Amino acid sequence: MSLHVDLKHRFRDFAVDLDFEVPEGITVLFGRSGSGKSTVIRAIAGLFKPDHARISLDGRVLCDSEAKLFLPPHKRRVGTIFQDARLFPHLTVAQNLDFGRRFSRRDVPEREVAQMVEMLGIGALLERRPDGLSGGEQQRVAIGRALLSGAELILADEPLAALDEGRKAEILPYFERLRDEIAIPVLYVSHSPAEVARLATTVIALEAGRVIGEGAADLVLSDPAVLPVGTAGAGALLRATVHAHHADGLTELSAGGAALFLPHLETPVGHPVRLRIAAQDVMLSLDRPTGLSALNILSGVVSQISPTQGAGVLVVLDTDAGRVLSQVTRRSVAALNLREGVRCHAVIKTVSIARDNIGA
Ligand SMILES: Nc1ncnc2c1ncn2[C@@H]1O[C@H](COP(=O)(O)OP(=O)(O)OP(=O)(O)O)[C@@H](O)[C@H]1O
Repeated sequence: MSLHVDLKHRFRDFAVDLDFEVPEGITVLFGRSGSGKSTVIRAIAGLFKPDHARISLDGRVLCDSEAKLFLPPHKRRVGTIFQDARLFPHLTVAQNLDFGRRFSRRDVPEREVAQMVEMLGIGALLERRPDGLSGGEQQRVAIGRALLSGAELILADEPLAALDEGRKAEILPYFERLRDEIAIPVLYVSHSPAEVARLATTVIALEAGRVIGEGAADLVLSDPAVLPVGTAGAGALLRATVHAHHADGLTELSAGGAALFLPHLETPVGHPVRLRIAAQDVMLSLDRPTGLSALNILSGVVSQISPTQGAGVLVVLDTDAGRVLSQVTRRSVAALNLREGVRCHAVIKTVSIARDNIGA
């Protein structure tokens, strides 16, 4: 199942011109405020008629301006999740789910509803009404309702933006399950680099209505041309597996054969984790440092050096664990004589890998 979007539209002061593919998994649309993310979501949902568009979902055409075909929103089989869950306030959770289920073009068996309820952890909420639920709980019900309605694509427009940090942490694992257990594409709008690193399988980066980067999340997120460089947003995504839990409270991860140590994680041995390592938390050294309290040292080769605003430079280092970014000063680059092809070491302080940035 995949979505194909070819879209051109001009508002008075703004134009979008893009062509991209959304595969299964979570594809994050990432870009500054005003780059066109919501416009793309609204075009796919059928909330406005674009000047030129061809949008198809696994070959099923939702919109084709040449052929003058424009399916109305309720015929698109697209589930939308916005900042506010938009549940029916007078219905219980069970009735809200049932509403979605009746929308489906096929009979959804009870067993499937029970599985969905279990996946989203909303079994204890079924008889409650939305106004008695937390924002995160409401969002989980909204996801369930969208999936039970037979949606073949989920559009999530900043679904966590209205939630506080605690509620975000509560709902992120459910989006991870959605990504890993349900074989439909999810197009997810976010501003948050940590959220992107944690959830995205694919990233599409937008700027001024155009795609400036597209592909596997770890590659796009470590591309200096795409990142909001010079901000706290720059950081790499590494994939690792849990290798061991040590008696001194540290968890050892293995990433491409390289070892990384973190404060204890609950994740069992053998399970995958994603790490986001902020560029500002990575120092560089030509020689492998010794006598240092930092436990995580990755050896690699400099593949790119990009200036950022002010005195900063972003160094891209290709290591066995994956691509790591380091934010250093121009002075350090000169002092170490760093150039493309130079071998050096990235030093990552154990504590700098924030728990919020760790996902399954
Ligand atoms: N109906 C409209 N009429 C005129 N201009 C519009 C309309 N809808 C959007 N725009 C303009 O298109 C641009 C992109 O808006 P859009 O909401 O798609 O951006 P965004 O990336 O989702 O931003 P944010 O992250 O702030 O939500 C903005 O400059 C906006 O003013």
